[in-house]
Amino acid sequence: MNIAANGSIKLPIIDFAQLQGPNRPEVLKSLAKACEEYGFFQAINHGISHNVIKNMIDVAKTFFELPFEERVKFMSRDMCAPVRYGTSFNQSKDGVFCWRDFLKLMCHPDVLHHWPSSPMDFRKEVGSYSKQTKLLFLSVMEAVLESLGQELSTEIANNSDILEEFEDGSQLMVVNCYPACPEPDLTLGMPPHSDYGFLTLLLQDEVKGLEIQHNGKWVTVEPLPNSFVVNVGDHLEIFSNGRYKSVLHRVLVNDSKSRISVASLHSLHFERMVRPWPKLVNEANPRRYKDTDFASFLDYVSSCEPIRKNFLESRKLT
Ligand SMILES: O=C(O)CCC(=O)C(=O)O
Ligand SMILES: [Fe+2]
Repeated sequence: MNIAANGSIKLPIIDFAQLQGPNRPEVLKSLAKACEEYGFFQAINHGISHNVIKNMIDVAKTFFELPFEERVKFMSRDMCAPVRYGTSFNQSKDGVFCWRDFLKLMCHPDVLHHWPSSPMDFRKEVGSYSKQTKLLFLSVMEAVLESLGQELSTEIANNSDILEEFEDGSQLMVVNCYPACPEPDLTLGMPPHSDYGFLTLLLQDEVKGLEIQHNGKWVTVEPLPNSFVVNVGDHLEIFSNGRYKSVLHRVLVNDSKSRISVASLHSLHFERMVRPWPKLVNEANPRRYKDTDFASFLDYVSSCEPIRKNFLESRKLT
């Protein structure tokens, strides 16, 4: 068992340097197992430099320390706004507020001029971080597709068409700040939820707080310096026809340290339909989810609280 007495979990580690070498088939098997059993893994030797990571965390901290008048300029109820600052989970819907400030940034090249220009190096540092995480996402996604197709014939398992679509896919960065909280037991940093995209690449600073649900229990993910926590999102659960699971996670706060995390959510282009990969659907394994697009997700979250896995549940074929 990978759970320590203090309730923390050792997530499976995927070494990206190994993935590029002769051990690729074995690493792909571990990747498949991690996505099936945990919905989460930690990526190490991923190729993103320590500096890029450090500068991202530093500039995020500085942004959240700006005077409120500066930050409030980016407050918006429009879920499609290229930049959105807010508090809680969804401040216009939440019955109970969460102890969190967030900044959501769409990363399409056409919208970068909407990003905050203060602090001065914000666009430069966040720009290079987002480009590098996109490249990392593409190599993780390539491995995920290969892991899903490992039992298929080489011809069927060719993934170049779908990989091209991911190059032009969506990327949303969610920069989270959880200030130290005087009453940490009375609130959460983020309620239990699953992420909507294919994969989320999460960077957390050295303060713990992230918990995932594993075998019905909440377990803490210990921060591992310079690694990324990667998790399966709803779209990958649909695409894999239920083989890889998007797992519930939440964030706890503490009374002494503030915490920063940066979640980079990746999917197909916002206008594309997500559906079970036809290669994985057959008589023995019939389609288990409806076609899903981003517009139906937005309709759903604007009509009710998007907590737990409600949205995904609504996409299941029974
Ligand atoms: O702060 C964290 O560790 C998790 C953040 C998260 O789950 C999210 O932004 O979707
Ligand atoms: Fe999340």
